[in-house]
Amino acid sequence: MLTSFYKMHGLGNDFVILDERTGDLPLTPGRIAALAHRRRGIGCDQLVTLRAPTADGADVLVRFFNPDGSEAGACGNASRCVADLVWRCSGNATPVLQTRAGVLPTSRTPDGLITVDMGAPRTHWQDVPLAMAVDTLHLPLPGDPAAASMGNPHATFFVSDFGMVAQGDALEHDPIFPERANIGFARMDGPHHMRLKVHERGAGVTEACGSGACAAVVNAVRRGLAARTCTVELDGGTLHIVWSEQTGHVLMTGSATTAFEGTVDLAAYPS
Ligand SMILES: N[C@@H](CCC[C@H](N)C(=O)O)C(=O)O
Repeated sequence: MLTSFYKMHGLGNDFVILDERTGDLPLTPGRIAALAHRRRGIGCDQLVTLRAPTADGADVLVRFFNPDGSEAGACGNASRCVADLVWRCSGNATPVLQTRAGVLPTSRTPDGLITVDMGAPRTHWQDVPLAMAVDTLHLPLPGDPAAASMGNPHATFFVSDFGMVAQGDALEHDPIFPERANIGFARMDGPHHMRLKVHERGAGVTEACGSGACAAVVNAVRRGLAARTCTVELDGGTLHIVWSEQTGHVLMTGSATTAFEGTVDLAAYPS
C-alpha cells in the first residue's frame, strides 16, 4: 500500500512528514530508521507524524523521530514546516501544534516566515535532565557548557572556533545526560549575533537545529553573553530568536520549505 509523504526542510534540517490523521501507519523505530537512511531510504534528519489533536485548542498533534528511531520531545525546524503545511492545506495561518513539549502557537510574518512559540525553557537539572544535581549554567565537563531543556535536552558550549564539533558524539553520550543530549557550539559575535553549530541527538551534525538555537540563546542570556533578541546563524541559514521577558517564552522565526511530495511503500521497509 502506498503512503503519501511530504519532504520539507527548515534551513537544510530535513524532514519526512507522514499524515496519520486518517489512520495509523505501521511505524516502528526500525522502520523509521530505515526510511530516514540517506542511501537506502528517503533520507531525513527527522521523521514527523501528524495526528488528530487531543489537547484543547490544538489543531494537530505532532511527533518527532530521530533517524536512530528514538522519539524527541521537540523539533523547532519541523514545527515551522508543519505550521507551513497546515496553512497550505487548510488556509489556517495560525495553527496550534500539540507536541510532547507542550501546545505551541504559530504564526506567519508578512514576508512568509513562520514564528513558533516554543514555550518556556526549563533550567532545573532534573528537567534537562541531568544525572546529578548540578548548576545547569556550569556543567562539570571540560569546556564549561550550560544546559537547558526546550522540551528536549540541550547543552551549549561557548567557543571561539568549532574544533570541538568533532566531540559531539562523545558529548551526546556523556553519562551526565541520562537521555543523551543535543550539543550546541556557539560563538558569540556580539550580544545580538550568534554563530551556532549543533550535533543533534540521534542524528549527528545537521545544517540547523531550531530547538538548539533557542536553547543556545537562553543559555547565552543566562551567562550574560547575549541580549534576549538574537540572530542565530547556522550552517543552513538564519533564525531569529526572542526570549520574551513578559511571558518567559522563546519565539523562533525562520523559513520552512517544501522540497517535494511523494509516495512510499512502507511495507518494503523492515519493521
Ligand atoms: N532538528 C530539531 C531537533 C530534533 C530532535 C533532537 N535531535 C532531539 O533528539 O532532541 C530542531 O530543529 O529543533
